[in-house]
Amino acid sequence: MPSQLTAHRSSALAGKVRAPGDKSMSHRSMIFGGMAVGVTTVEGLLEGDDVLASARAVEAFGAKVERTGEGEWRIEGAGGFKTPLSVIDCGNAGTGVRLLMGAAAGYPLTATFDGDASLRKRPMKRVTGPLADMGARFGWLAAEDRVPVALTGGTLTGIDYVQTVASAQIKSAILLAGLNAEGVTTVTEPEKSRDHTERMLRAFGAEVVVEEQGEGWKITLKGGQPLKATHVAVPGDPSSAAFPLAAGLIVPGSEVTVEGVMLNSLRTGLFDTWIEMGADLTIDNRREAGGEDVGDITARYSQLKGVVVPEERAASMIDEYPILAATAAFADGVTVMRGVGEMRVKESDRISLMVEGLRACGVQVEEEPEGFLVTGGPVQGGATVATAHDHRIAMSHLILGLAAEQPVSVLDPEMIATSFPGFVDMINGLGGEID
Ligand SMILES: O=C(O)C1=C[C@@H](OP(=O)(O)O)[C@@H](O)[C@H](O)C1
Ligand SMILES: C=C(OP(=O)(O)O)C(=O)O
Repeated sequence: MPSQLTAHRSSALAGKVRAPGDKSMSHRSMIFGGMAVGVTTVEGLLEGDDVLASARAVEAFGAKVERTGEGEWRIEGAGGFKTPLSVIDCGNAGTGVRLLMGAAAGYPLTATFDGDASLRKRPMKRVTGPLADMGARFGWLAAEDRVPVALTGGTLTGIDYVQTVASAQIKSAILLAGLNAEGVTTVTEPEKSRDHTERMLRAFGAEVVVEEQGEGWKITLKGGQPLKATHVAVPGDPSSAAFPLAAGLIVPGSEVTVEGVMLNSLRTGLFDTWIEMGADLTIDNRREAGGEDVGDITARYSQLKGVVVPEERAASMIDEYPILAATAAFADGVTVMRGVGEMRVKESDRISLMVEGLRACGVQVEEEPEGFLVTGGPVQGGATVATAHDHRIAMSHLILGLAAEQPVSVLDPEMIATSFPGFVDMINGLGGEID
């Protein structure tokens, strides 16, 4: 991939495309398959760099992993992890490193986890803290709260953990450790976060009890439950589908359909928000695939209007605020995005990167500690934007550039391959101009 990509003002985009496999479910299928006894088969796997790092990790932990076709993988789990011979390099993936630490913590092994420059800046105590309370030991090798970190796993005791942030990564790490802990593990979350771990653990034969608790859930599982290999069909990723759909909404005259998009309500907050903004977004052919609701989503060019995004919706669209902000730049009026402090601890500080990038493109933006406000209008563009190793910052600005007056360039676009390797070809195939 070149060292920068440029999006040019494009004429109407049109066509039907298929969303790449869901990244959250792809990581989980690899990790659970690696922990299970027997052969797990996966179809529709996202073959992005983040997931491939998880595949290499479970191989290093003792599973046999084989690609059998496009998006088709076979994972022969050893029924447990063993000490790997090399450092577990999770690349750019927060999901990969946090879930793998939880999974590995319950086995008698030692392992060192590391990642790229972006991952080395992200907080890890949110996961190592509760895992240490369960009995795992961690040693920071460079800086506290950051990878590289050394884990000594072993005999764990179940805990009753109350999360302060709605994070599926924290919840999942504790539940995976709980599978191999003595006694019962309970996780309570302040708000509902994506539930792919709970659903997929059941598909792998584990008993998981989920109860409503306040605005969130209380999830309970008993330790000593071996996972049984299964088949996983991964549906399309709504977080990736958001990019071609956004292009459809902001480039005049466009009509773009993305097929096979997962419609789990804990992932679709962006689509609800766009509809409130006046987007012509329709969902057809609703069906079930891989234990999830899926559908085909069509976005037609729409004059959007600014809205206040309800703060309680944040968890269901946390990765989508960058692309929401890009579309809000073309809306009439102000879009208010608050209660999204978690955006600051993703692959980059996504609030400040979006504020900088949009401002460089001539958009009026206001930054707050836990949010930002975008005032829409004609978007000038004509800027080169830093992306700080963040795929979603890169893709959001490229989509913006398709409808801006002047071209928009992004630096270091190679990170797009972590979640959406076919992004440029897909957008150009629909009639967009990115080079
Ligand atoms: O569990 C997951 O698959 C994910 C959870 C979210 O992170 P947090 O758990 O940190 O909110 C999300 O941002 C990430 O892209 C994927
Ligand atoms: C935050 C993201 O992923 P992760 O936390 O796995 O790096 C993302 O894909 O937007």
